[in-house]
Amino acid sequence: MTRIKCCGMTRVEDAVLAAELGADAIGIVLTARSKRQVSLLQASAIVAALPPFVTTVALCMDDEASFVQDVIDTVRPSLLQFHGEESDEWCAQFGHPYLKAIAMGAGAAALYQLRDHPHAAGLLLDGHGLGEAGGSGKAFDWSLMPHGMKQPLILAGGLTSANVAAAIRIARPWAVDVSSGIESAPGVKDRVKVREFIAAVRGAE
Ligand SMILES: O=C(O)c1ccccc1NCC(=O)[C@H](O)[C@H](O)COP(=O)(O)O
Repeated sequence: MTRIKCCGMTRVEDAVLAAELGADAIGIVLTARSKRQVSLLQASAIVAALPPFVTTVALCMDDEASFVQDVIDTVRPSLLQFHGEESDEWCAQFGHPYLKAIAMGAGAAALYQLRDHPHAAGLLLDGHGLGEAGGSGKAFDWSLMPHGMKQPLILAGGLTSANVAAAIRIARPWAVDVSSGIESAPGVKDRVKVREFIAAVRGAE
């Protein structure tokens, strides 16, 4: 079964709804690089409102180590997600499980990065280019998704209810991640789009 991460939550009610509709993971963006940035307080409220067995993922992007430590201590997410140019050693210093985003904007040339993060709990292949923020709605060529890697691979970038079934068929990811494809405005999730996205993933299986 393809797992589903709904990312870029800024409102408690959106996160709770997505979990009720079947999302396996909820992403919260802490970095100032995002138009979906929430405060430590808002992020903690979202985490506290979610039921057990829903994974919470706190996103940072080339942030200071002290800030990342504050996120861990205050928000207490299940996982971190590093979305910038952080090295494996840098990400691993916190001793907290994390996903590492891989910027696939350069196409096949970007695949070299996959071997650089052995300590990551999973790799999130996203459509953005190196140095660019996520949540861009940009897709990459799904046929580039590698197979046979030890780490779970999460497909992200430009997914919507209209294209996610094709993406799953082509890329065969362990999980899919969506943000702008389920929004009515940045950080505001649309109930109908969330429902349709999750139904489309389930329908693809
Ligand atoms: O969502 C953001 O605003 C964001 C900003 C900076 C770093 C990462 C960010 N999001 C990361 C995600 O995991 C998104 O869900 C992923 O990029 C997919 O977004 P979308 O293409 O909009 O579905």
